[in-house]
Amino acid sequence: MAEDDNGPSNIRVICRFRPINDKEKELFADKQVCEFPPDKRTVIINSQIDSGGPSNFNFDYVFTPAARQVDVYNIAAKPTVEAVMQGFNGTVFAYGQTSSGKTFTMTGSNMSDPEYMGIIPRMVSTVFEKIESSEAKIEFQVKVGYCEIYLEKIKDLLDTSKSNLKVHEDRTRGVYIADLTEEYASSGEEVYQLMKIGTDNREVAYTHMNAGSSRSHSIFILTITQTNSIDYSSKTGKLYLVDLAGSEKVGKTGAAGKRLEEAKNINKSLTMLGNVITALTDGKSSHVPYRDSKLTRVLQDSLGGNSKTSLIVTCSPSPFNEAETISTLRFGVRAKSIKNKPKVNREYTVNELKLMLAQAKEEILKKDRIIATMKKTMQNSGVTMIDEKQIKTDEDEYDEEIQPQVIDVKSNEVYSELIIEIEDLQNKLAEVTRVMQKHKNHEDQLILENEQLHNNHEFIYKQITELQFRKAQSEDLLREKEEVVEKLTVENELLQSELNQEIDKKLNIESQLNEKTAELESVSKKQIQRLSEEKKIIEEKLANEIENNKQLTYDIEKMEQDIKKNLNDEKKLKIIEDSHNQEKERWLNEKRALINELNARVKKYVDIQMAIDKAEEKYKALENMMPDDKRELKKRSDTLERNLEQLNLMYHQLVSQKSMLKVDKQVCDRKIVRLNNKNLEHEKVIKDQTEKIVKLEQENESLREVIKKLEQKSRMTLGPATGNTKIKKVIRGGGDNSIIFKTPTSRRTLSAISETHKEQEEIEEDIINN
Ligand SMILES: Nc1ncnc2c1ncn2[C@@H]1O[C@H](COP(=O)(O)OP(=O)(O)OP(=O)(O)O)[C@@H](O)[C@H]1O
Repeated sequence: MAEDDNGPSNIRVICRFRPINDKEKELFADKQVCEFPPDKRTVIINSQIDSGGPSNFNFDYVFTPAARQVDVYNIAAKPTVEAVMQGFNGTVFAYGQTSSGKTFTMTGSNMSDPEYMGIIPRMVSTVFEKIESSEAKIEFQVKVGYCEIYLEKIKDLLDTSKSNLKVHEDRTRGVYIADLTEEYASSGEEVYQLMKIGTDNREVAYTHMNAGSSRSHSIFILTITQTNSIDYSSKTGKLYLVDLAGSEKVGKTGAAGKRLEEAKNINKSLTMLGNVITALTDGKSSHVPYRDSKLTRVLQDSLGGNSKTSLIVTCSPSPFNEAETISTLRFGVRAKSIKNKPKVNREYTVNELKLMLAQAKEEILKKDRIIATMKKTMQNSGVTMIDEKQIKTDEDEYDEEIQPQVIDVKSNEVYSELIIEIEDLQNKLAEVTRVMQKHKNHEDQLILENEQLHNNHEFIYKQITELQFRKAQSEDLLREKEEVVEKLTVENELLQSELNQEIDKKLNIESQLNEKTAELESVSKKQIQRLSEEKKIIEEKLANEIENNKQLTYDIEKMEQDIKKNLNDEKKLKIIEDSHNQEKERWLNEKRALINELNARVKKYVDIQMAIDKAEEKYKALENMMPDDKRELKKRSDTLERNLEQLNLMYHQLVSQKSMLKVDKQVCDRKIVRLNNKNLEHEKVIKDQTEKIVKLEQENESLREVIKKLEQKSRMTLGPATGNTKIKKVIRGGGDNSIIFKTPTSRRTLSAISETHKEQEEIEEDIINN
């Protein structure tokens, strides 16, 4: 058997029992219904319900509740991931009642703890370890997809906006989920990140049986493509890691409302899964109802198709769940007899295809010779051979009369073998034809991409022209701005010097003014001070005189009173009167003199006051006269300052605009240089591609010739046996007869396509960045 095809293989079924949980302990203490014989392949159930005695269930491996996560991984899943790394499809899925340990087994209770991490993180590690230890010439691509089936809808867990994905099928990809988000990952860490995103988006709920019960079937998909960078052969392995939602008895889980709806749906899809398994294993069913549920449709290749599949059935050891455990074990036993047909998903190299063609040609020649010999032998022994022309290729026109002769020929054992071999050859030819067609499609794609490249080239060229135009515009603008800046700079300098002169003048005047003010102030201050002192003295004297006067008036009044009192003594009085009059006269004279003096002094005071007022007025006039000059000067200098400020502002703005324009210009220049370089590269790629296409077309022409000849030969060889419908069916099944071959695409072309892709992506990225 070829390395690529290990022939049909059974699904591996592994059974795992989890430890008894608290609830079960409460109800049944440590009692267990299961027993584990030392062969590690059998579990014996000592039924508590059924008195029919113990029942044995056999699996590929049985794990006891004490099993460690790492052991479960090594036995149940590692062989599958290893097969995926060889280009096979692989599936590991967990089935069991709710709370039996499916998620614990698939994901683990702690993804970062090596003791508790489950199968998925371990598989991811193995994938990247294998990548690391593989040869340098092998290039890998790892893609991650994650979805769940919830209430019969496929929801993308990496992009929750996609909530109802469809399942498609084609000859090359098999069954697949269309439009599922697939993210590239280059390390285990990146895959864990994606797993975390997806897990956070899952439908999980609390039930009486499990605090974090999965309400959906989750499917984690890893696609690993490896390409040999020397001969360009490639292999793609797809790994499906499925954590099914648990079957549950509604009464036990306490489901109601939304939970009840979910439970019904889960149970229904698990029943459909059971039906598919029954149809695959009972040997009676001609139809497998994959399309009855989304789950079975998605798992179509994993169950009876192109996949190496491991099923892990998870169970509870407690009598509390005995019925569910037995049902799970029965499911596992049935699944064990499913036969899958895994094969390596590989792409042939041109050399391999050429080799296959050469082998086919050789085989056909060999058969031709055998047929010729046989014909001769038969003719010699009297058997009438059918003339090739007599045989009609149309099945409906099958000639009943020649049937006995054909039967005669058929009865010949060697001839039958020959037919089988020719059939085989036909299959190979169909395969080669199919691959050729695929290559032709690649070539068409290449041409299309080339056109796209041309379009991109034109687009870039347009962009360059536009940028050059913009650059010229910016340069003009820059020039204009520079001229304006220069003009303004000159004006500014002129104004600056004018302003400096004005400032000097202003300073001069200000200092003169200050001097004069100081002078005037000192003179006026001295005068005022002196006058004030004199005024003070006069005021004091005046106050004294007034006081004296008051005293005198008082005395006179007193004397008059005394005189009046002494009127009786006229003489005395007369004398007194005379003396009094004299005295009075003297006093009056004195008083008059004093009053005159006082008046003179008051006059002098008034004169002084007037002089002061005059001086003050003069000073004020001087002061008024001075601020006018000052104000005018200030006004002028303020205007000049404002002008200067504005000019400065304008100057700075222009300078910054100029530097910005300079930066713009530099950026434009750089862009143009970069785009010109890209453009040159681009033109070179287009030229290379065109040359490659021409070369490929030549290659294709010669291969087409070979195929034509081969087909002619094959038709000629098969001529006598075309009455056999089996051969026709094979040709029809291939469906490639009507296909017109154009040019086969070599591996090198495929790599050129991917290179072109890369370049195109780089150019696009550049355009976006620019
Ligand atoms: N082998 C085990 N060892 C220790 N604990 C386990 C084991 N298996 C399961 N458990 C624990 O049992 C509980 C239920 O397990 P888990 O969630 O994996 O069940 P499930 O089958 O995925 O349930 P559901 O179908 O409801 O999602 C969890 O707390 C888990 O940690």
